[in-house]
Amino acid sequence: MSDERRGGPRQGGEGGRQRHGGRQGGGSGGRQGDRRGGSGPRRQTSRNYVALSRIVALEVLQAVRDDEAYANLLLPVRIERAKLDRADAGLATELTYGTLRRRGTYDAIIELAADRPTDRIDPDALDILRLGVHQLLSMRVPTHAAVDESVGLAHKFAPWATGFVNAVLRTVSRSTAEQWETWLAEDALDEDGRLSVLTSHPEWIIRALRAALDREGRGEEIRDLLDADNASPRVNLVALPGLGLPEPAELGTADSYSPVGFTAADPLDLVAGHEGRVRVQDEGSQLAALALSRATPVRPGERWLDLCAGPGGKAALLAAEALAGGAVLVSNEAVPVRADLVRNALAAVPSEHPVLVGDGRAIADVPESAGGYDRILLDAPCTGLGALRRRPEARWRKAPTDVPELTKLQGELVDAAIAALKPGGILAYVTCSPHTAETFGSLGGALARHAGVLEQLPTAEVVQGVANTELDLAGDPFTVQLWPHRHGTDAMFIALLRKRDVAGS
Ligand SMILES: C[S@@+](CC[C@H](N)C(=O)[O-])C[C@H]1O[C@@H](n2cnc3c(N)ncnc32)[C@H](O)[C@@H]1O
Repeated sequence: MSDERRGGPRQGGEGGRQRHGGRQGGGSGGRQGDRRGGSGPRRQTSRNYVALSRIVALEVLQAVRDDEAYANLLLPVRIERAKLDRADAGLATELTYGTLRRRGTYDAIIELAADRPTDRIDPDALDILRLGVHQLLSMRVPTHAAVDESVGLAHKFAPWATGFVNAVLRTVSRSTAEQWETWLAEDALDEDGRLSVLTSHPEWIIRALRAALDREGRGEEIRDLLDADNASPRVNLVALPGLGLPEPAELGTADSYSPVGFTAADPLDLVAGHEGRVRVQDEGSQLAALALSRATPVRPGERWLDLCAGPGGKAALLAAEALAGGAVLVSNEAVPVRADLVRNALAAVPSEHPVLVGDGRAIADVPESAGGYDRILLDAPCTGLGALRRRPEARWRKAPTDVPELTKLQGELVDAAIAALKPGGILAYVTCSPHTAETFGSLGGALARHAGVLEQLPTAEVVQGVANTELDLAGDPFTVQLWPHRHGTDAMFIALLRKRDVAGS
């Protein structure tokens, strides 16, 4: 860092660095008139009032940090408990998700503005600063509101750091987001470091994602992908087919690709009003389930298995498809509470659909598997690198060392699925990760171990046949890799395989 950029803000609010002092004061220009800075219910602290939405966001950040909480599970509970109205719930969500997603960038900015590494900043003060930087640089919150509310949070949660929080945020506020990004880029050692700090992704994830794009000859799309990971995904819905619902286009705006998917102005009202037949589900997940159910015409009496079914999103769609075609779906899940979620998800489909609780690696041994299955979905446990926009803290929790353990499990689950398939039966191997070790690596391992037994099916043709409009797919014909930046879906990987009939076909 140049001398000009050393020296950090002095306690008392003066930034001290000319280079970071470019933006004068707060609330000027387009920022004036935005009401997000100060609306909503407030709680009095020792010194002032703080909007409850910010308290909720900070408490979720603390739980993510200290208790390994999942923001997408905890935040709705905290919003409910704080009785936030729709607008404040939206603000709390944007604050929480945006701050968690952009943490890498914000930490780098805070390090510059505070002139100290983040591991030398009190964790509560650091979370307050991250929330403040998000408001200053990524939301249209007026400077005075972002700083005052952050100082108010500091009075309540980190009273020893109020002056520090005030000073750092005032320094941040004096320069634009673009100016900070220029400084971050100048400090980066190489291209991956630059992308890492600008798009808030760990470098190992950038390398993994680029490798997956490179396999398609589309490595140049990496920046678009990383940016898409930082955008809030649309709330996408599925209308379970065959259950008497209007067409997706009558319920809302039909998806581009999934024939059973749509978006709507009031998605949660629609979910609440249709007793489980309308569900929140990513469009890519819908295509993955339909790739299996529609790969070939369904023969009445077929037996299907969802091997790793929790929490049951794809199982619900498969159960509806099975009911329509006269097939039976069995679901399996290793974790009992997640098996309960599968039961809930299946409740809307009026048919018998057993839910087993157990390790999928032993599925061939359970009595329900006697006679085998005609179709199996293996939506494998994976790093989830394809759904980073939905799980905002995930990118900071995962590590490259997770990958070998997961690919080993994926291989064992594929082997179990093949053992449980009938000759001629179809396996859909699916991951919500594009990491090539988890996609082509696990798939290639299975093809090698089961040479002569497994046949790859034209997955791309099947998925294109299911889709409303043609997908821009760039891989080989036997696999489909979907992408957030290209398709607006999670980065689902789908490969269809057939177990050869040893008698000859
Ligand atoms: C990617 S998720 C499946 C998502 C699901 N198909 C859906 O659409 O809602 C993988 C699931 O596999 C479960 N799982 C992990 N290890 C397993 C195992 N050995 N046997 C069965 N299920 C397992 C996890 O608990 C998790 O619920």
